[in-house]
Amino acid sequence: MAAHADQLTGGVRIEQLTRRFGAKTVLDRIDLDIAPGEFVALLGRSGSGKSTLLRALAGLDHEVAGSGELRIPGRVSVVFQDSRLLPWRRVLDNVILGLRAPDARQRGVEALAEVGLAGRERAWPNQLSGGEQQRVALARSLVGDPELLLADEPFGALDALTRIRMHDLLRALCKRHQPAVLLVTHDVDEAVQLADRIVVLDGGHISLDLRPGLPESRSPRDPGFQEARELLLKALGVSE
Ligand SMILES: Nc1ncnc2c1ncn2[C@@H]1O[C@H](COP(=O)(O)OP(=O)(O)OP(=O)(O)O)[C@@H](O)[C@H]1O
Repeated sequence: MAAHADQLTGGVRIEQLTRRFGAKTVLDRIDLDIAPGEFVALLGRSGSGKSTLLRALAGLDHEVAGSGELRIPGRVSVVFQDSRLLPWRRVLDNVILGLRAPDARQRGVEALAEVGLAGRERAWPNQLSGGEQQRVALARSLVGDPELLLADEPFGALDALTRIRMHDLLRALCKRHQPAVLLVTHDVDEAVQLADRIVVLDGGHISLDLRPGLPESRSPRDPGFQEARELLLKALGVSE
C-alpha cells in the first residue's frame, strides 16, 4: 500500500547488528526501529556502545556485522560534542559545506536565522562562543533537510544555562523539520526532557525501551517525568 510505504520512508531499521572489537562484543545482535519523525534518546553507561551504534548508523563504521537488515534513510546528518567547524571558513560557508543546491546560500542564511544567528553569516568560527558554534553545527545539520539526525552528546561541553536554551532550540527545530532523531546522552534528565522514547544500552543489548508518553511541554516536576527518570536510573544501575 502506497500510504504504508510513505510512512516507512525516512525511518530506521536495524536488525541483528553486531560490533566486535577483537574478542569484545560491544553490540550484540541489536534490533531497533526508529519511526520517521520519532525522537529517540540513547542512554547507557560509559563504554556501553552508544557512540559505536551511532557511528554505524552514520555510515562511519564499515566493520559492523549484521545478519539482518540495516535500513537508513538517504539524508542523514550528524552532530558531535564539538562543533567541528572549519576555522578557515566563514560561518555561512560552514553551514552550506557539501550542500549541492542552487539556492544553497539562501538556505544557509535561513538555517542560521532559525538557530538565532541571523547577521553572523560572515563571522569566523573563532569569533563565536561555544554555544553559538553548536548552533552553527545545528544549522549545518538541518540545512540539508535530513530524514535522520544523529547527535552524539551535542550539548556535553556547554554550561547548564546554555544547555537549557539549546534543548528548547532542538525541540523547536525537530518539531518544524520532523527528522527521526537518535540522541546519545549521559544525562537522564536531558533524555526525558527531549525524547519521545528512551533506549538504554547495557552489556551489548537494549535493556530498556521506554516511551514515557509525556506531553510536549514537560517539566522535571511532573510525576510522569519523575517516574521515567527513576526507571531509567534503575536501568542504569544508579540509585538516588
Ligand atoms: N576503534 C575501537 N577499537 C577498539 N575498541 C573500541 C573502539 N571504539 C570503541 N571501542 C570500545 O567499545 C566500547 C564502546 O565504546 P563507545 O565509545 O561506543 O561507548 P559509549 O557508550 O559511547 O561510551 P561513552 O559514554 O564513554 O562515550 C568501549 O569499551 C570502547 O573501548
